[in-house]
Amino acid sequence: MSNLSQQQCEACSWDAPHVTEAEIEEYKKQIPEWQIVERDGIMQLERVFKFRNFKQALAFTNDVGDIAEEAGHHPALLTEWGKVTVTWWSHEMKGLHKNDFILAARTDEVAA
Ligand SMILES: C[C@H](O)[C@H](O)[C@H]1CNC2=NC(N)=NC(=O)C2=N1
Repeated sequence: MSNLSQQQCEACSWDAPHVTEAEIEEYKKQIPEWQIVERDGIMQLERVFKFRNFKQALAFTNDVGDIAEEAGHHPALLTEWGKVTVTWWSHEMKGLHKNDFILAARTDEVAA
């Protein structure tokens, strides 16, 4: 499969297809550091990124904000001293869409 981060996000509405178990297994190979979590019945992708201080954590937060704005698809971001928790899911469809895996892969590139 081609590199997730290079793929185009699709417009995802409330009735867009959720990723299947097989797709999750395939996509997860490219973003192994991310965890699948379920909150209030909603599947989400989450990873904690560590930094030396708050300033670096905040800079990373803004970089992730930039890729979100570019894609029109946005994460939850918890910015703390030395770490940022990034959580991706598709709000309108209340679950995981391929877009969330694409943006998780792009998030890893921003952190690199
Ligand atoms: C109107 C606006 O484009 C929509 O609310 C977008 C914004 N960003 C979004 N981000 C995410 N993760 N899920 C959405 O459903 C979503 N919808």
